[in-house]
Amino acid sequence: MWNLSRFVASNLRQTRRFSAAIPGPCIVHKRGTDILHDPWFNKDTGFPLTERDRLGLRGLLPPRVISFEQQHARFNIFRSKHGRSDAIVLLFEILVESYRSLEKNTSGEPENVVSLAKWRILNRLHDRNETLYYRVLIDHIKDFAPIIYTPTVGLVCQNYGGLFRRPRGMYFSAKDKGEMMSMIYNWPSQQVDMIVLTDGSRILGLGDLGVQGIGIPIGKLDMYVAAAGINPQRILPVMLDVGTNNQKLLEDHLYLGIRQPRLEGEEYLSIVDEFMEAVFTRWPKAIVQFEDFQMKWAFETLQRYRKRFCMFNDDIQGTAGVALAGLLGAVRAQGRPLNDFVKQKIVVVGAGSAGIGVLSTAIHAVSRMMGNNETAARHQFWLLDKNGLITKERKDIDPAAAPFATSPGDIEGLTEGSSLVEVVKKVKPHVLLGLSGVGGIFNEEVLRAMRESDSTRPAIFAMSNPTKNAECTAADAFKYAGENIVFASGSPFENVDLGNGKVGHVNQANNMYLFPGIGLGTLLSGAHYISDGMLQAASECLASYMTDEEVQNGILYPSIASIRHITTEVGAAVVRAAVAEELAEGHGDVGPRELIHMSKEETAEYVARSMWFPIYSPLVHEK
Ligand SMILES: NC(=O)C1=CN([C@@H]2O[C@H](COP(=O)(O)OP(=O)(O)OC[C@H]3O[C@@H](n4cnc5c(N)ncnc54)[C@H](O)[C@@H]3O)[C@@H](O)[C@H]2O)C=CC1
Ligand SMILES: CC(=O)C(=O)O
Ligand SMILES: [Mg+2]
Repeated sequence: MWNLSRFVASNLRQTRRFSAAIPGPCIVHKRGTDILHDPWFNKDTGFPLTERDRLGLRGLLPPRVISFEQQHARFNIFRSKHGRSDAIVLLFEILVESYRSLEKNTSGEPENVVSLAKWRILNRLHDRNETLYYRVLIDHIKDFAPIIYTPTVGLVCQNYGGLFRRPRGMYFSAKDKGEMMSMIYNWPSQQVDMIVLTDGSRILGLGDLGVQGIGIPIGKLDMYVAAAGINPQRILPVMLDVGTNNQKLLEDHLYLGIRQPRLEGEEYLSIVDEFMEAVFTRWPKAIVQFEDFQMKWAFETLQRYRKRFCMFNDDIQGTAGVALAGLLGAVRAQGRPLNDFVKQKIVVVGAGSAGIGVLSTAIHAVSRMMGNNETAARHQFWLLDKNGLITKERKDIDPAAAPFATSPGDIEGLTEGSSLVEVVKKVKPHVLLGLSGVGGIFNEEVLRAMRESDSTRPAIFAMSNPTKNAECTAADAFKYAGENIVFASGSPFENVDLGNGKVGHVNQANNMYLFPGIGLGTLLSGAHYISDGMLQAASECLASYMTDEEVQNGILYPSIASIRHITTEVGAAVVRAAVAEELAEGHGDVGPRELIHMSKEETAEYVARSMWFPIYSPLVHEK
């Protein structure tokens, strides 16, 4: 049986890297079992003898301290036996008594059950030893992102009551009004860099999950650690529990949130205001990412706080940047110059925070290319919601959607409320992009209609999460819309075997390619707010990341295995944009003057150097 602690030692990089984002060696004030039970400090049997002596650990651990060399050799033998890509097997054999027992226990079980079992194993590791957890996550991000992030994180939120063991993050509820300024000091970490905040009102495409939505900030921040190298002691997932309108949860006696309908209007805003004031009083340099708020509050809070605090809304702004990069990739995939973006006809399905965010960013980009002609740019886009095509004739039109409504008579035969299939047949779009949250609405008829697209290589983006909420599966897209399409989904699908050795490439169009770099770049620039220019730089960086050859093979986004590299590049682009706009105030020892003098390469090196990497820091001063 492979031993966990050996894996710990073997898997630790021996070169110590300290970043601008973290202080020097961490010195712990706890002793004995308190350290072993603290996942921030626990090293399992990796504690050297000096630390065992001075921290009261002698006798509390098996006597052998595992040396790096021994472990590294063992690890390599193990790896060559299983192959690196088989990371799930590897981890399970290492972390639990036997992967086979997991397989046996779950054989014939639905995929959900197996995914949750995997999540539990990872979560247990997290609760025991964070350093090892993040190392495992970084080394095997491709295998584990679908467990800690979409799609499994959605299941975790849905089953949160039953899965809850130890709290992660902080909870501020409507009942804490007037208390938040003191509550924020209950968080044990002196410094917090990155906060992800939700009110649980629109969790992925799963709707209002109330307090159970905390899984999303946790998953997003795990990605921050893995992709952006934010020190896990400086992250804070937050749930703002203002009630829930989910009747099932309100009636569930095991529900862990406050049992009341959601606060509305000024009452709601006063809670968010109080939270923001408390956070920025204690940590003036923190960045707050708003995540999975229902549309009305997503837009309202973005407008309310954007210039006052360092914050952004990932669903509106992060998603828009990722989608724009994909849309530009889709132009290149047709073998056309980027300027041809202005000629692309794009149908967006879903007029929520994500859909509107994408639309408005894409229209701005087209408008810039057309010499700032926003009116003309709008003619290339069609927007649908649950009531079909949105036209200027729509009664009670949502103010957020109004600027994007189609003029009546724009295309013959299309009227207010035209169905998706009608729109696709008449418009013959180059791109069909779904952010509706409704699984399967790109059905066979809709996908077959995309065969008549005016594009030589139509693009289908089924961006809703989690997997069962995707507008179509990858297999259906290639089957019905044709093998020549470019395909992207919000949650991962396997590449599609098209026969004859051909493969339909599946891209993951997910804001995970941008939010870590936006957060990290903003942090290191020291900008006090996140400008449009910084967001645009992030998107352009992602768009230009892929080579022509890759794009022509239908590959629009990098593999998630290289997420740390792409995040470095995005982070550097954000820093440089902040510098160019004179927003950069610097971070730690690196002031604005130094940032100004950094070349593009030097900025990327600085960003890479600033990333935290999981190693065991000394817990006692050298004598
Ligand atoms: N891939 C990614 O990076 C991201 C994906 N998303 C996903 O996008 C989805 C939507 O998110 P939000 O815009 O925040 O939600 P939202 O609730 O604000 O908006 C949903 C929109 O879809 C429309 N809709 C509902 N049923 C429809 C139907 N049958 N046909 C056409 N439109 C329909 C609604 O009218 C509404 O306009 C979620 O599933 C979410 O997970 C969101 C952000 C990022
Ligand atoms: C990916 C994401 O942010 C969402 O589905 O809401
Ligand atoms: Mg989201």
